[in-house]
Amino acid sequence: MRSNNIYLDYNATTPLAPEVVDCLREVNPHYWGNPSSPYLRGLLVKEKIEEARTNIAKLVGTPHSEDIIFTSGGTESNNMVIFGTTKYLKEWNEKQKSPLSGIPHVITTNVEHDSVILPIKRLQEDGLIDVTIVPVTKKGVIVAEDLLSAVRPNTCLITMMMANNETGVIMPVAEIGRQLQRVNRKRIADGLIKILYHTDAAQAIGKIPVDVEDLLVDYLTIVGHKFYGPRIGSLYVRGPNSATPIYPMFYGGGQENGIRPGTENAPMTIGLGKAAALAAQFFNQNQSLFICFREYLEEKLKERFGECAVIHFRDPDIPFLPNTCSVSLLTNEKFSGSDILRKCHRVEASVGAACHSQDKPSAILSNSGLSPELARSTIRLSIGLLTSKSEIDDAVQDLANAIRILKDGK
Ligand SMILES: O=C(O)CC[SeH]
Repeated sequence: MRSNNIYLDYNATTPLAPEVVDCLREVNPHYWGNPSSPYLRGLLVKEKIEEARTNIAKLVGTPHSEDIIFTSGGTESNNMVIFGTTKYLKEWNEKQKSPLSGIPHVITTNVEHDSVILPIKRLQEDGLIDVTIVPVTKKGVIVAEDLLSAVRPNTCLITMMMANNETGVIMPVAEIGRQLQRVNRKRIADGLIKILYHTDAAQAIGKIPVDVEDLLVDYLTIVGHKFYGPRIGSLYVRGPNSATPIYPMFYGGGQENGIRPGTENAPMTIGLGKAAALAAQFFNQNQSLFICFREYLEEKLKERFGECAVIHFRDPDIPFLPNTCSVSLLTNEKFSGSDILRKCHRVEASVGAACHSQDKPSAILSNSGLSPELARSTIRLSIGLLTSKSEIDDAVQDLANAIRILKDGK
């Protein structure tokens, strides 16, 4: 689909990188064998898959490619971690002289993606886990002490996204990882269960450094379609079923060491590995582009709308994604972000996560400190590798034109 539209919703999804398209074009007709087959046709596919696994491992900073498990995407990866919590405590208790009574306790934040918070709420409603949802500050960031002060004897999992898809705020994952190591050392000495640590890095990969040895996480979610790769994903597990438990969500063949059975989606898996290699190879160049164009966008918004353009989540002490601009375009008529986007002729953007309704203010923005009026008027503009300065100029004009159309009542 060739379009004159201006795509500024790269946090929703990204197109395949041209090199990934080329990779798929080559792989699809030639590497179709079953990777589990013992003959050459299968072995060649297996080899390509393991090459992809190695590239993804390198992208997230681990030398252990066996720590990368391919999944269908971020939702499956997140669910696999969360649903495993119930088995984790049960298995741990079976090995203890003094097992813990009660059910597992999970700690998370109030700005998580639905693929984290909804499985948590499901397990909670089924009476299988206790949950503490820790609020972020009015600047949209979690405070390490607030999260760790929620720890209880039965706490089994802390899960917190690395960067928020709507606000762009980057969470202190590494800081919490360091403090949690200290907490766990004491817990283990006191005969308590180790707290496992997960981050959903969907919005971070390709935009900011992601290094599991810096973050000290046990699990990390990887999502291909956020960094110009195919719509599959993977889950980093620190030593799967040796150092860190991970439990299958379904059963079948022995693929992925039985952790994620099913004949491998070889073309997409190999494509994901290609996207990972590109994200690593061009990281500095891409990050500089994001910063340059997002700053240009914000400069043009201010030039065109003055003080009526309120750019959120820009506290000097709180890091944010280089490509994300959360902005309210204030009008006397109090037009919503959705109203304005609907009247745009070319801009493709959103007021919040694509998987949420665009017709009501985002709870994530409200939880992150925006007033109902500001949340309602917010538009999320997210820069990508195909964004150009001329597109930004045209996008700002399109937004201004949309507001004029609304004012004219058309
Ligand atoms: O933030 C979005 O738009 C989609 C999250 Se999958």
